[in-house]
Amino acid sequence: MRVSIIGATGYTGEELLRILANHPAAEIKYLTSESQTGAKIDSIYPHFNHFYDQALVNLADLDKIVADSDVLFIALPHGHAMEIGKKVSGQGVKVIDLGADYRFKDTAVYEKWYKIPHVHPDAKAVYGLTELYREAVRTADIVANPGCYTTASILTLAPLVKNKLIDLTSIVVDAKSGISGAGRGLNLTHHLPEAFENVKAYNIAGHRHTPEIEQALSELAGSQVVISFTPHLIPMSRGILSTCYARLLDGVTASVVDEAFHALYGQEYFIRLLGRGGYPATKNTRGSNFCDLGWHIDTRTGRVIVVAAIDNLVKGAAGQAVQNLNVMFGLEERTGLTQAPLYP
Ligand SMILES: NC(=O)C1=CN([C@@H]2O[C@H](COP(=O)(O)OP(=O)(O)OC[C@H]3O[C@@H](n4cnc5c(N)ncnc54)[C@H](OP(=O)(O)O)[C@@H]3O)[C@@H](O)[C@H]2O)C=CC1
Ligand SMILES: CC(=O)N[C@@H](CCC(=O)OP(=O)(O)O)C(=O)O
Repeated sequence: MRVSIIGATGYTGEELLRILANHPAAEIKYLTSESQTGAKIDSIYPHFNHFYDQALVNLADLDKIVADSDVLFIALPHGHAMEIGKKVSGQGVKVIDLGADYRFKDTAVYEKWYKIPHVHPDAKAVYGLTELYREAVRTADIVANPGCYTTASILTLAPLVKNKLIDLTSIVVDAKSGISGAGRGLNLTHHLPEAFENVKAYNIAGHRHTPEIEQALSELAGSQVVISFTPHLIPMSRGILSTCYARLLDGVTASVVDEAFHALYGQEYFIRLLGRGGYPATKNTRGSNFCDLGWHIDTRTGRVIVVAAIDNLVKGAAGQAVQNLNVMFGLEERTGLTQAPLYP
């Protein structure tokens, strides 16, 4: 399977390369960069010495890239993938976009939250949260890989929403992300003296992942779900911990909650159920495609509290993208994704 990565110099592009180095069916054809065209990838990322030494091409070569690839991963800031997706549409190449351009069924929602016009509104993209949309991913030409906060938060709440166990107006998502979640570009917020020994909430009541989480939960619930979502930046390079709160409906017992998690995820390799009372930790998922889930019932307040841990660059981005690649090409879903987490 001939694979090209558009935007190979960013953190998710790099992470795709790291994972695909252990993928027996993937042949890397082209890697792109607009700012470092011509440089070799192992000069930008020396940890790839002995693994990759391709020179980077750029988007001026798109026709050649498409002709020589079976699948394009697009790992660019939002706004660019839809231009590329539109250009390559109908040319027989599959697209897996790691950004936000194809994530919304209603492009008006995208335009409202991302504040740019959508140029490919008629695309038939499938939302690639693999465990929930696997059957649609199988035959998709364009997969919209979910965001990192959204992957952790939707997986956390899906069993409760799907089985109508919680008050849909009571959902609160409190999530923390390592700094690689913001990409490799430099800015003051992510500068070491600003971020180190600091924890900070941001974009309260306005983060662009809010409508993405609401879209998936509303589909599962069969009615409109509105959530409160607060993201935080914490001083580590990788990892997301998402802690989700909701009021249990009257009569819902702890064992009904347990059953909902086991029924939805009991057979899912990449979802590790730590059970009722479990405490997921980012370090246990670091470098892996696992999502660890633990849930707690607070009988005093009537709330259920569910915690998820993922690696934002793996299950939150490149790992899930490779999981989707495997599903789209009929490969065993774990191919290339079986490395144990990196610890400590
Ligand atoms: N980081 C994360 O944890 C996650 C990120 N995502 C999403 O994945 C996508 C990539 O993120 P990430 O890898 O972190 O980002 P980075 O900022 O690390 O990398 C961005 C990439 O895009 C390229 N690029 C930047 N500006 C342009 C432009 N104007 N035109 C063409 N190429 C450009 C850069 O290449 P160059 O400058 O060399 O041309 C680089 O390869 C984003 O949409 C992001 O939101 C999704 C889930 C998690
Ligand atoms: C720490 C940090 O800055 N995180 C990013 C989310 C990363 C991500 O998942 O972005 P996409 O939706 O584009 O895929 C943010 O808050 O915007």
